[in-house]
Amino acid sequence: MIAIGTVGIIGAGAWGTALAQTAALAGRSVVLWARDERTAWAINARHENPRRLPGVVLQPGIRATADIAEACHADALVLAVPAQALRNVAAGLTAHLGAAMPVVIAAKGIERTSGAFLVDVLAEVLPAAVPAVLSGPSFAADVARGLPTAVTLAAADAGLAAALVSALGHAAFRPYSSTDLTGVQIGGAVKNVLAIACGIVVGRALGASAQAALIARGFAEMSRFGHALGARPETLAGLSGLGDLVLTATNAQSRNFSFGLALGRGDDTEALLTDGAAVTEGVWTAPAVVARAAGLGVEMPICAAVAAVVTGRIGLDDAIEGLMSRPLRPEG
Ligand SMILES: NC(=O)C1=CN([C@@H]2O[C@H](COP(=O)(O)OP(=O)(O)OC[C@H]3O[C@@H](n4cnc5c(N)ncnc54)[C@H](O)[C@@H]3O)[C@@H](O)[C@H]2O)C=CC1
Ligand SMILES: O=C(CO)COP(=O)(O)O
Repeated sequence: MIAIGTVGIIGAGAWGTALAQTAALAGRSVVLWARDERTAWAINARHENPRRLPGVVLQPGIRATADIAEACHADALVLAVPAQALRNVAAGLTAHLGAAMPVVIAAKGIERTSGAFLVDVLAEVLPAAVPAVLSGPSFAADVARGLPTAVTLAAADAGLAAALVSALGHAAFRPYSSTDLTGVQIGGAVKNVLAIACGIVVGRALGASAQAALIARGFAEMSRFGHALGARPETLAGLSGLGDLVLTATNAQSRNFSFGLALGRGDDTEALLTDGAAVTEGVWTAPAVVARAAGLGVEMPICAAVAAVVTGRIGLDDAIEGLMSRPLRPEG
C-alpha cells in the first residue's frame, strides 16, 4: 500500500479547510495553503477560518501557510480551488512537485474557456501528477463539524484510490473508492447546473412536484451525457452523481441552489458572483456542459435553459415555457 503521511491542501476556502480537518482527523500531517496571509494566520493562531468556516474549531495540528512551495512538501496534494482557477493554480505548482505526486481534485466543474474536465486540465499543466477526484454529497460545514458524510474517491489505479481512501477516511467521513474518474467528474459538474435550476423552481414557487420532476429529468440528462463520455452508470447513480444531485438540488446550504433561489425570486444576484464571494460553480459550468453535450449530440434541455438564463440570453419565464412546451416523448 502506498504510504501517505503528509497531505498538502491547496486552497483554504470552505472545502479546502474542511478537507484539512478531515485529513487531520484521519491522522495525517496537514499543510494548508491559503492565498492570503490573514487566513493562514487565523488558522494557525486561532484554529479557525473566520471567513469561510466561522465558528468551526479546527484541529490544532493543521499548519497553514501562504507559501505554496511549503504545502507541496507532502505525499499527496488536494486541489480545493474553484474549477475556473485550477489551471493557473496547478501551473504554479510545476516547480515544486516531484514526479508521480498524487493530486486529488476536489473542485467540481468544467473549465469554461476550453470545455475540459479538470483531470484533463491537470494533465496538460502538470503532466507528472497522478490525478484523483474526490466528489460526493458533502457540505464543507458538515464535514468540518464531523457530521457523518460519504463521498467517492476515484483514481485510475485502484491501489492509489485505496491509499487515498485510508489517508482521508475517518469515523465520520467515508470515502468509497472508484476507478471511474470520468463518471465522478460528470456528477460533480452537472449537479451544480441542475441545482441552479431547482433553486429557480423553488424561488419561483413552482411547487414540490416540479422540483422532483426536475431532479429526475436532470438525472436523465446527467446519465445521457455520462453514457456518451464512457462514465459507468453505477457511478452516476452513486454518491458523486445522484447522491450529490439530491443534496444540492434540495438544500439552501448549497450556493448553486441558493443562487437559483435568488434568480427565481427576482433578487439581485450580481453580488453573489463578484470576486471574493463564495464560488457558484454551476454558473461557469453550465455553458461548458452545453457546448460539450452539443458536440456529442446529447440533448440536455434543462442544462441548456440554465446556461441561457445565466448568460442573459433569455428570461426565466421564457426558459420555463420552453421546457414545458417541448414535444411529448417516451421517458428515457
Ligand atoms: N463548500 C463546499 O461545501 C464544497 C465545495 N466543493 C468544491 O470545492 C471548490 C472550492 O469551493 P469552496 O472551497 O467551497 O469555495 P470558497 O469560495 O470557500 O473558497 C475558494 C478558495 O479558492 C481560492 N481562490 C479563488 N480564486 C482563486 C484563484 N484565482 N487563485 C487561487 N486561489 C483562488 C480562494 O482564496 C478561496 O480560498 C469548488 O469547486 C466547489 O464546488 C466541493 C464539495 C463541497
Ligand atoms: O458540492 C457541494 C455539496 O456536495 C456544495 O455545493 P455548492 O457548491 O452548491 O454549495
